[in-house]
Amino acid sequence: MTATATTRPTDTEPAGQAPGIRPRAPRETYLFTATALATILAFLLADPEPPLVVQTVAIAILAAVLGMPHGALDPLVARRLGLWRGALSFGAFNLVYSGLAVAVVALWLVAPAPSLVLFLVVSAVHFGGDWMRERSPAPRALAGAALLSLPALRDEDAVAGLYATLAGEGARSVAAAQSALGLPLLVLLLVLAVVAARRAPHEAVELGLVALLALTTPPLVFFIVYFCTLHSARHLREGFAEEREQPRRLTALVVVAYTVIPLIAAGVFLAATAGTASLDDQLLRVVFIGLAALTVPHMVLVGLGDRALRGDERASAHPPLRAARPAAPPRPRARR
Ligand SMILES: CC1=C(/C=C/C(C)=C/C=C/C(C)=C/C=C/C=C(C)/C=C/C=C(C)/C=C/C2=C(C)CCCC2(C)C)C(C)(C)CCC1
Ligand SMILES: [Fe+2]
Repeated sequence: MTATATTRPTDTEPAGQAPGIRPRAPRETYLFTATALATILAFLLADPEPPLVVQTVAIAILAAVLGMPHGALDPLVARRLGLWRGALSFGAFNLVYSGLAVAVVALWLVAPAPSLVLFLVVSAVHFGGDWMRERSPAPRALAGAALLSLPALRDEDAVAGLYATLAGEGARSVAAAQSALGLPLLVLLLVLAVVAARRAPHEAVELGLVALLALTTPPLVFFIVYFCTLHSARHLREGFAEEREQPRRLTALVVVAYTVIPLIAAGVFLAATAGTASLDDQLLRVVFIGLAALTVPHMVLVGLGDRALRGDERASAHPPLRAARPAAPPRPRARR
């Protein structure tokens, strides 16, 4: 989990650390800070502005290699949550997960613009969970909404063009709405950064850099840097830490296998639809509609994990009751 100074022991805040002690910055904070600063400087000083096709190919490769693996830990999260125990329930888990993903793609084909809006809302909640995990979901979702709206504040036309490719011309108005909300959301993000600074200074640095990166680099470049070097890196580190009792090679094997399967599906889809649109438009659709499809089951698991964790924390607030019960199974931990 990300470092929190209050309740949850984390990789960066060892169990038993006294509440109130500021957590150390986790490794991905340094990775994100270095990458974000280098990218911001490159755009401020040289403005390389790579062509859209280059950005699209880069996001496809980086999302596949660095983004996908963080969701590929989901079978292990599900096992920790007790969602499967044997071959039969493991099969059922895979079927339900894939079924949900297929349902999202079907919904996108039938109603693209509402699906895009839904994807943005769900993603705001998902990404906001990278910070302030001890707080209620509302401020976190607002941080996520700011993160996803700032690119439209910087370059509404570019975001509108991308949305139109993903969900049709009607989706351009979504970028207009995000651009209009951009300024108040930016102020809110900065307020949240100040609030976070008192407890976890590294979160304030991350939130401030997210804002700066979104306002100085093209939308896809901003998203690649945030998604790969902060969001995915954070959840991979946490996922491996939570599986530390298992052989590392087994965890790595699951991650590789479950990363490769959706990539093969994406490849088959690209081959089957070749020629129906330009390759970069097709690639953009496969990346974002594919991510939207996987986000839904991925988030359901995270939600179940969070609920289990809250229940566990409530239980530990009543030691006598807990002591009277037999030893609890290993504590499930949510990961996004
Ligand atoms: C377990 C399992 C599996 C796997 C899974 C996985 C691998 C997952 C992953 C997951 C993931 C990997 C997730 C992700 C997510 C992501 C997201 C959530 C994103 C979002 C984004 C956005 C929202 C964007 C927006 C935009 C645009 C579009 C343009 C420009 C601007 C902006 C940036 C704003 C399978 C299926 C094989 C089978 C069954 C079971
Ligand atoms: Fe995630």
